Amino acid sequence: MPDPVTEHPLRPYDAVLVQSFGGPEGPDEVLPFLRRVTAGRGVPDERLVEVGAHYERVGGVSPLPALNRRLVADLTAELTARECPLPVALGNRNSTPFVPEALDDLEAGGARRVLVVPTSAWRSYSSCRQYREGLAEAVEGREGLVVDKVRPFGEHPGFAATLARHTLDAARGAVEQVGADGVALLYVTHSIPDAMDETSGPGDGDGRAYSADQAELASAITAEVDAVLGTDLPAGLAFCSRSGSPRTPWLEPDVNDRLRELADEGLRHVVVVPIGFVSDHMEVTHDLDVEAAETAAEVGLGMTRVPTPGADGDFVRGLVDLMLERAAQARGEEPVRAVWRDLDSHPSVCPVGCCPNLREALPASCGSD
Ligand SMILES: CC1=C(CCC(=O)O)c2cc3nc(cc4[nH]c(cc5[nH]c(cc1n2)c(C)c5CCC(=O)O)c(CCC(=O)O)c4C)C(CCC(=O)O)=C3C
Ligand SMILES: [Fe+2]
Repeated sequence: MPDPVTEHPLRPYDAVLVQSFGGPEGPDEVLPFLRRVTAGRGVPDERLVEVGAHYERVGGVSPLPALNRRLVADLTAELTARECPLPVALGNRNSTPFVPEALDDLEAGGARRVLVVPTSAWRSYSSCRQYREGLAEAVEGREGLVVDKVRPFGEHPGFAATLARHTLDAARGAVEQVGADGVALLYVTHSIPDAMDETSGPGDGDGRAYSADQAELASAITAEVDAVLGTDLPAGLAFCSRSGSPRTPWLEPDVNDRLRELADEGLRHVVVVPIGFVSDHMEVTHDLDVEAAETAAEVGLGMTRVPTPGADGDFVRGLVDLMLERAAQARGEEPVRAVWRDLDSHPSVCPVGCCPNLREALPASCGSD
């Protein structure tokens, strides 16, 4: 009879780490959180005060930690349903429970080989390698503990098809309301410094993996919406949550500027698609639902904000599919790498020089360098 513990479909892994950005959960945690996020990163004080005020509006409680606890519960339930009841822990970059605390817990339960699922879909230093650096630091000195991660998953059906389904629903509603001539799709992701985008993706690649991958998914979703609704909706990519020094170039256009232009062009309703985000954290609930919504109202545009995939059952099932794919790779098999439509998948082991740290070379786990 097969041993249910060693024969489960996620073998050789014996535990799962959900790795996230983190967020404050009370007024006293806001400043320490912001200091941790921005330490040595050249974010001006004015910006910290401004972002601190966003957290104050909601009592110092970021929505992200609770959403992550829900994701951990959903993944645990889905893994149990698939007969791999492994422990799942949450570890953050910038708030407790930090990654080392999560690994302590998993190790105390006997974990030796941990599969990491980041709550971040796209390739760049900030959204991928920085998490890998956090893993390397946390694993250092833990004899015999190995961590692997799932591949970047923006193109995986669990993320992409879920976002496409939500976008189609919103676009259908908008077209019914104001007619196809009045509707535009505006995909929004987190702005990053131009230099970080230019160097994103493999070291021997063309760079711009961050913005190019998201632009490709945006085109594929727009094509799907147009095909189903019989429309030819104007669509584009815009950026939110710019930080850093005003003198450093970051990805543009800003979502608010783009909304003003769309109003000038005669559009009446904009469907805002949060393509860069897994769940409804502050970039979504403040920067889009408060700030962008205010801009839209100011210029007389209707706005629908499409739900993020994070809490959707298809997304959770997709993540588990992706974990099973990674486990099969770790066992030396060559599983099919599911992608949505004709998008490209990216390697599970990040190639040499992928999404480099432009300040200092630090060790990073889950890559070939
Ligand atoms: C690409 C990207 C993602 C998406 C991928 C991923 O999820 O990782 C993301 C997510 C998040 N960013 C978050 C919060 C913040 N990000 C900041 C600053 C920065 N973000 C950057 C990039 C990204 N950030 C960058 C290049 C900076 C400049 C400083 C630096 O080079 O690191 C700052 C400092 C203040 C400011 O906004 O200027 C804060 C407070 C939260 C938590 C929200 C909550 O609490 O609900 C989440 C999920
Ligand atoms: Fe951020």
